[in-house]
Amino acid sequence: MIEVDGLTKRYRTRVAVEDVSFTVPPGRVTGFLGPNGSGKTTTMRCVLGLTRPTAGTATVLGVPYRQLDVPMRRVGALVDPRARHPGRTAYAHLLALAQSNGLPASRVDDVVDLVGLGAVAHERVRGFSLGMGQRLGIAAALLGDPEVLLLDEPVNGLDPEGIRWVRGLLRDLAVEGRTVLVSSHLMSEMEDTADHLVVLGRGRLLADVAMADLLGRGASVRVRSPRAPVLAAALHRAGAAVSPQPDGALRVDGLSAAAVGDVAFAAGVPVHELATVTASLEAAYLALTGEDVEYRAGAA
Ligand SMILES: Nc1ncnc2c1ncn2[C@@H]1O[C@H](COP(=O)(O)OP(=O)(O)OP(=O)(O)O)[C@@H](O)[C@H]1O
Repeated sequence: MIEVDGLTKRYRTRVAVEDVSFTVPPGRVTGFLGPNGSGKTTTMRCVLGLTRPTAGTATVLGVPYRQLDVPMRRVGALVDPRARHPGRTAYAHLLALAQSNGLPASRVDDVVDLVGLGAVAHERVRGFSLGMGQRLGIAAALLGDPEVLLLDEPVNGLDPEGIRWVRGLLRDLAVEGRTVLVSSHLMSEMEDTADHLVVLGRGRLLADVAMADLLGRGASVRVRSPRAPVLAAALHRAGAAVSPQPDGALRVDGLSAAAVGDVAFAAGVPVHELATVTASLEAAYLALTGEDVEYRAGAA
């Protein structure tokens, strides 16, 4: 469980996070979404005790991170994948982490296998690609077999196979009952991965919503009738917004599919097609964050 309550972080001239509250429960993957600079990393750093909040609190497993006894056994994190000695091998890097946290060396072999770095474990980190570096960062996060995981943009630099692998890994970790918070600035990376979304924009909480609800929000109804103008007029009278589609169907907003069917029946109009059309996640995300994008291509 991660709990963020009234969290605010101000830098001298900048508000990075403002009065943000949300809870991340165990057993599901929570996606932490927001455009570049919206405050995701700052929030995660506050949860991990790496950044001191200006106001509010962030706790993990009921206490501030710094009060955990052997933090690595409780909480695994990927926040700054570059924070490692480039002259060390991947194996030596993980072994040093294990030893300084009282973890058995056998865990190093376990996580090296788990993340697929077996073939390069004894090579120096300096020569690692971005994707290999991400895998190493994920290995470090998993080293203590923690019950809570915070991963900041874990698929950054991974190829499609790597992205698929991370998705599967996150789902498995959640199914095991762990708490999984994973950030991204791309909705596409959250599709098929997150069960729930916490969305930030310019440091503020924009949404804390189940993935299914977000899809439902932008939903409309598609209806086709040989007497479309009569049906459209009846739907208007029922309070719906109706827009004719190029293929002759009507798009109806503001009524459920059942209500549209009832209106058609009452108007004595035959219906040849009736369906709920969910918005794409990308469209739902853009609708949420559109006003809150700080860095926009071409912006003055
Ligand atoms: N140490 C710092 N000093 C001053 N400003 C900072 C500092 N760290 C972050 N910020 C600012 O706070 C805001 C939020 O940054 P943060 O890195 O938390 O966003 P993010 O959502 O993780 O972005 P990205 O997706 O680009 O990683 C940004 O405007 C950033 O410039």
